[in-house]
Amino acid sequence: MSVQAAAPVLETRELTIRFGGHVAVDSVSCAFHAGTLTAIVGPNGAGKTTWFNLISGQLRASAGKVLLRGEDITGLGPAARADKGLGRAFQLTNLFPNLSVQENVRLAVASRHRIGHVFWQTAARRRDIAEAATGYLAQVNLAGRADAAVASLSHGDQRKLEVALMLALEPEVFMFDEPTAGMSVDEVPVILELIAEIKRRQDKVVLLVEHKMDVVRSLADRIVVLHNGQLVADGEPALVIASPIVQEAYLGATPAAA
Ligand SMILES: Nc1ncnc2c1ncn2[C@@H]1O[C@H](COP(=O)(O)OP(=O)(O)OP(=O)(O)O)[C@@H](O)[C@H]1O
Repeated sequence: MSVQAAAPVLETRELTIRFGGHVAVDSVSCAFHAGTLTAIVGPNGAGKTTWFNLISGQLRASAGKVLLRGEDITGLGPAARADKGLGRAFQLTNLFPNLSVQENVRLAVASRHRIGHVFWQTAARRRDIAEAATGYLAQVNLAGRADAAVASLSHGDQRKLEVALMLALEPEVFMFDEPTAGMSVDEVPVILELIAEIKRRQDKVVLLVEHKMDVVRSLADRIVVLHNGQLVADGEPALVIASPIVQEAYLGATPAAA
């Protein structure tokens, strides 16, 4: 493998954020390569979501760096980072609640391809965008709700829409923060299969914050453990799960095979 092929897609270097006196993410250095799915685990309050927010630009670091394909993106805001290929699940606040599900996905498709208002007007373009949006909705099993207003969706359907929007942006890095939280049992496999499919394509970085250890075991190539804001374990899943630090951190907090 050439040096270039082995270069990480995404890297955090001594990434740190302090809230007052509290160090929520404490000098975390970690590199991620294309074709890998890394699960990020740790007890409540360990700093997982905060680390995600530092990577996606929702929060600004107190110290340290975020690099995407070697470029220092630490100074960029979330929209500029998304343009460069960082895919963070949209939160509802990023959506247009009065537009339909399908319209929101069409906007994401258009923004990905930088298609402005004028080009939207041509019928062929509109049809292409609509077809792409329908495809993304089908992938998350949400085609049946295409015409519903976003505001009327159930919590589980909102989560599926967030994933569809991330797919529509075709990012290099997929960041899933507890993607199945709040979903009903029958909805969960659709999303997990989708994440497995993205992993199988072998050309993306997938980061997954997940509490359910059975999900972690089935999907992850690698597990990174955060504890009190620090990276305390990193490696092959079986070894990390067996490590004393994980056994201790999860003891009583997460069932062994939830
Ligand atoms: N905006 C903020 N202001 C102050 N403290 C914050 C802020 N955001 C996060 N924290 C604190 O940072 C720590 C890490 O929180 P974070 O949500 O990242 O943990 P987590 O590992 O994602 O936890 P969970 O698994 O419960 O989601 C917590 O102590 C939290 O209270």
